[in-house]
Amino acid sequence: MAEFDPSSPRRDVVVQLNGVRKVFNPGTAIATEVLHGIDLTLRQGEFCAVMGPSGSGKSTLLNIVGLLDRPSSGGLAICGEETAQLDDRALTRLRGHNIGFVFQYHHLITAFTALENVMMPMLGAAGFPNAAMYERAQALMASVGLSEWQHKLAGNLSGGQQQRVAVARALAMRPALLLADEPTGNLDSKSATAVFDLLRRVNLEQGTAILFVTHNPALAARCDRKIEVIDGLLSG
Ligand SMILES: Nc1ncnc2c1ncn2[C@@H]1O[C@H](COP(=O)(O)OP(=O)(O)OP(=O)(O)O)[C@@H](O)[C@H]1O
Repeated sequence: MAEFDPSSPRRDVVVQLNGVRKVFNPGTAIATEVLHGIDLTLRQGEFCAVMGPSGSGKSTLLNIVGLLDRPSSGGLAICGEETAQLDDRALTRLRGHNIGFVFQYHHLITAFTALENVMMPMLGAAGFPNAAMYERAQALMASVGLSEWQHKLAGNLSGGQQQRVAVARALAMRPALLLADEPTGNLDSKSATAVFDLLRRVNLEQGTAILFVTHNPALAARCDRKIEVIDGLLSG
């Protein structure tokens, strides 16, 4: 196997999609082709807005990039690793090591504290709690500006605070890639700006590549780059 070489040009490509198509219910009367051949390169540290009309295929694209769904055809590599031949277990490992998710709904466990929620991915990976995990979760809560809320139940936080906890949880495993599917969609404009500012800071300070689905043109304009999904094809 090739030695790890951080200077290799492929290492800085976090997402590479080549001609990705997605057909739901293939071979049936209700077969629907949603993505028609997507090419996309996302490099380390790029913050890319994903826009496009409702139903155009943005979430389908993010689910494929996030290894939650498989393309019907075409190539997908995450951090230089081709995914086509990987089984579910290998995909889960690749996802766990490299990708964090933030969705429109926070998906926190509301009966757990904010800190416990942030510890969850680390606990899942290690299998048992330890002090380093606890300290990292505390540092993440501080970095999202919520130290004083860390021992509160997640269900008792405001929508904006819950989404910032969701960002902290997504960063727990130090992912190279953050997939954010309308993370500000349910928030008032002040909270939406706070969550966006947080993502921007993470991107600049840690070099995390971000795909950020949004219907908000003002936020998209603050990203490095904007792509548009229109009827299952990319423009921009
Ligand atoms: N599992 C599925 N089975 C069949 N069709 C699906 C499935 N998932 C999504 N679709 C269809 O794929 C199309 C694209 O959906 P998708 O959720 O990717 O759009 P979107 O651009 O994210 O929309 P929105 O902005 O409203 O969230 C829609 O027509 C949707 O009905």
